[in-house]
Amino acid sequence: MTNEIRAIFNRIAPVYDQLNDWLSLGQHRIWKEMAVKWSNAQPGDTCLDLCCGSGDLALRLARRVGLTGQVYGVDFSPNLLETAKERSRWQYPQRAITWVEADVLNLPFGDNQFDAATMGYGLRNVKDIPRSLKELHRVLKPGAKAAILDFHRPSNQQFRDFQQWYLDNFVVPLATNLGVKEEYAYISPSLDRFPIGREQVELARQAGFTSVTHYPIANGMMGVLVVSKF
Ligand SMILES: C/C(=C\Cc1cc(O)c2ccccc2c1O)CCC[C@H](C)CCC[C@H](C)CCCC(C)C
Ligand SMILES: C[S@@+](CC[C@H](N)C(=O)[O-])C[C@H]1O[C@@H](n2cnc3c(N)ncnc32)[C@H](O)[C@@H]1O
Repeated sequence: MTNEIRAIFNRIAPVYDQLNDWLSLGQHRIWKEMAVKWSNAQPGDTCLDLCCGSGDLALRLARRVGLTGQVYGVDFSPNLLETAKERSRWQYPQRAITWVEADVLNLPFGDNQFDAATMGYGLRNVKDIPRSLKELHRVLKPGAKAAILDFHRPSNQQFRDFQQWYLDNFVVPLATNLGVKEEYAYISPSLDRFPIGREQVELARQAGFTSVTHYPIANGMMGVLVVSKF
C-alpha cells in the first residue's frame, strides 16, 4: 500500500502543479494560504510541512517565518521532493528550508521541536491516520498548532453531486489526456474512505490534541482540521 501510494505520486510529479492550478482554477492556492494562516506560524518560528510534495505549503510557511525562521518539508516521493528543491532554489535561495525524504508515520525528529505545522492533502493518503496524528502531536511543542488541509465530502447533497461530477467529468478526463488517468481516478475512492470532519476531530482528540476544530471550506468540498497541543 505504502509503495503503491509513493509510486502514484512519483508518476504524477511532472504534471502535479499544473493540474492543481488548472483543475481548481487556482483556488488551491487560497486553500493552502488559509491552512498556513490557521497554523499560526510566526516570524522566526521553526515549522514543519508534512507530505510536502512539490513544496507549495512549505514555501508559503518559509515566506511567513522569514529569514530568522526555519522550515522542514517531509515527503516520501523523491520525484516531488526534487521539484520542491528546484522551486526553493529559485524562489527563496536565502531561506532555510530543509527537504527530508521520510515516511510521516516515522518522523526523523525528536519530541517537542516545532512551533507550527501544516499538512496538505496528505492525511487521506497515509496508511495509518491515527499514527500519523500521533507522530504530529509528538513533534509539536506544547502550545503549537497544526492545520491539516484535505478534500472533504460536502454535507449539502447538491455540492456533493457537483464535486463527484467535477471529479468524474473534468479531473479524470484531463488527467487521462496527460497519461495519468488511474492516478487521478484514485482521488474519489480515497475520499470515500476518508473520515469526515467530525470523525477527524475525534481521531485528533484520541491522538492527544486538546483543542480541535474542523472547518469546511469551498462549500464543504475541502476542509481544514486545526489542532493544538497543550
Ligand atoms: C491541490 C489539490 C489536490 C491535491 C491532490 C491530492 C491527491 O490526493 C491526489 C491523488 C492523486 C492524484 C492527484 C492528487 C492531487 O492533485 C486540490 C485541487 C486539485 C483537484 C484535482 C481539483 C479538485 C476540484 C474540486 C473537486 C472542485 C473544485 C471546484 C471549483 C472549480 C474550484
Ligand atoms: C496530494 S500530495 C500533496 C502535496 C502537497 N502537500 C500539496 O498540498 O500540494 C500528497 C503527498 O503526500 C505524500 N505522502 C503520502 N503518504 C506519505 C507518507 N506516509 N510519508 C510521506 N509522504 C507521504 C506523497 O508522496 C505526496 O507528495
